[in-house]
Amino acid sequence: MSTQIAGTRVAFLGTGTMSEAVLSGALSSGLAPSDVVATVRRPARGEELAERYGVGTTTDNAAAVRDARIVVVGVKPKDVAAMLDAVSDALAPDAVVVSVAVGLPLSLYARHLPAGQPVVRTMPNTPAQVGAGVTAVVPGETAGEDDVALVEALLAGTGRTLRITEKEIDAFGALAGSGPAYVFYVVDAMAEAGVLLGLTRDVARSLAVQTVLGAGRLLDETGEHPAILREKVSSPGGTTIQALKRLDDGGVRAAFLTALEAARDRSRELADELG
Ligand SMILES: NC(=O)C1=CN([C@@H]2O[C@H](COP(=O)(O)OP(=O)(O)OC[C@H]3O[C@@H](n4cnc5c(N)ncnc54)[C@H](OP(=O)(O)O)[C@@H]3O)[C@@H](O)[C@H]2O)C=CC1
Ligand SMILES: O=C(O)[C@@H]1CCC=N1
Repeated sequence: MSTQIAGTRVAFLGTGTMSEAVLSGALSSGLAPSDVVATVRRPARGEELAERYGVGTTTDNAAAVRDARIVVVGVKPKDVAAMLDAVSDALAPDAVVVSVAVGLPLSLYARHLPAGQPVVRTMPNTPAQVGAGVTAVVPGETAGEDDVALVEALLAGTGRTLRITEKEIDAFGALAGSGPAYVFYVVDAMAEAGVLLGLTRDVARSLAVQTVLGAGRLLDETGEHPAILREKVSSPGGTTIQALKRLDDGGVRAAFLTALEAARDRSRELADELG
């Protein structure tokens, strides 16, 4: 039987955008709100999370980890080392520390945690909030198969998971971690173009969203190469090819290549600065 998350105590340290998305996905797959403690800096944020999800909240990070079997560290990369130092003495020896931070290597966690503490590095994305995320999972050397399976069970309600090597994670982050932002950018640009053509803002936005949803499902369900599906839309001498020519003239494809390289390079820089 596959590992279940129900009955596991989980602490989220720093519950902002990404932790909330993972929390929300995990609750939908059987994690009990009464088994969750989410830490915050501002009490108003704690009240918001308690009201929305029924989870326990606190500003005391060390107290939050005391009974936890999984500890998700959800602060910004620059704040991770201080967070680990603050909770290190309070961790149970079998608590699995889950990294979501971009850039930071497993070796940073090893330096700031007791020897042998299990660590799993992940790279989620925000569609986790609606069960449509994809998360990379990199088991640390100290994590056993049961620890990794438990982390995957935590992530089960957030969408797909994929085990990769630590060498691959900067590229994964540049494509999938940051990827939702590129899609939102494209949707926003398409909606704005619709407004330029005289559609109302509401109609333009909903057409752009439905088109991206439909295209995504078509890609997923047919398994066809995107270039083939693109060719099926652009008839010879038709309208779409005129639009695609303008995108090529604007260097959009090349811009995607340099954009992902820049995101990947920034992860490496963060590793050099903070790791
Ligand atoms: N956003 C994304 O799409 C993705 C993010 N990540 C990673 O997730 C991590 C978090 O990013 P994101 O969620 O965007 O950032 P957020 O700023 O939304 O979340 C960080 C949260 O941590 C809280 N916090 C900071 N210090 C403490 C503390 N000492 N005690 C308790 N809470 C604290 C912040 O509180 P306050 O609200 O008061 O600032 C904030 O709510 C990063 O490491 C990032 O690399 C990974 C993949 C995708
Ligand atoms: O932009 C960031 O730093 C984070 C990491 C991946 C997505 N968002």
